[in-house]
Amino acid sequence: MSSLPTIAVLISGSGSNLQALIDATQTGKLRAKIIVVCSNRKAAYGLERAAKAGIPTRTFSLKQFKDQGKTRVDFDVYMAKTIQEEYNPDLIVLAGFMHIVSPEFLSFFPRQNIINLHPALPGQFDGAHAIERAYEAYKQGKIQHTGVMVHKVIADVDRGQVILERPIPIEDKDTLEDLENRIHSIEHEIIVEGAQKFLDEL
Ligand SMILES: Nc1nc2c(c(=O)[nH]1)N[C@@H](CN(C=O)c1ccc(C(=O)N[C@@H](CCC(=O)O)C(=O)O)cc1)CN2
Ligand SMILES: NCC(=O)N[C@@H]1O[C@H](COP(=O)([O-])[O-])[C@@H](O)[C@H]1O
Repeated sequence: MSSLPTIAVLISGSGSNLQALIDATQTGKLRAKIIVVCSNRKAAYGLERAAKAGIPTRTFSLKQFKDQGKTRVDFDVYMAKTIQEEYNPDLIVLAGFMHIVSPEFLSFFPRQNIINLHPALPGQFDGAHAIERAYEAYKQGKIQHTGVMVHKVIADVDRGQVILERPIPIEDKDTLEDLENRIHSIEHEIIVEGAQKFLDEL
């Protein structure tokens, strides 16, 4: 019996997208095994989600590195080296991982097997706070809709090859919370579909 492909998930917060991945591996919708969940925030609730699912967790603190006089690149190299040498996953999924990884981090993964979920369409609102920025742009009449995408991770933030994207409507009566809820529900689908699509194309 062939073993399942392995996934490392990187998080920073609540982990609702991690939970979607966990649930999908349990129902068989995602034919893979999550072998580790890493967070750059020790208080991330997603770590509890992983523990409840029996998945090993690791935390990496940039502040600890800086307190020891080390650099952001030292932190990235340590994190990448740990993931690669201790777990060697077939796929790394950034699921709300709020840290821009350096070229040094990416150099540990020459197969470009890192994907990211981003709550915007390609080239629209790269970086953090994308949902709020899309909402403001809609209110200013600059856009008619927004979307979410799963893309490969390269040094240029949110500019990697798009694996899946999905448009998401915005309505005049929407509050920011309405839009966030609509986006999050689609995120939970597309992160699973995007991970499976990547693995199917390995
Ligand atoms: N080199 C890359 N790193 C990351 C990518 C990427 O495509 N290339 N995707 C991001 C995820 N992301 C948006 O999807 C994103 C996350 C965080 C930030 C950001 O500004 N982070 C700040 C810290 C913010 C905080 O701590 O709250 C930082 O890293 O200094 C921008 C975009 C994941 N990384
Ligand atoms: N630039 C990436 C980014 O902004 N990602 C955002 O972080 C959230 C993580 O939620 P979660 O911790 O509940 O999965 C996601 O909803 C996503 O919109």
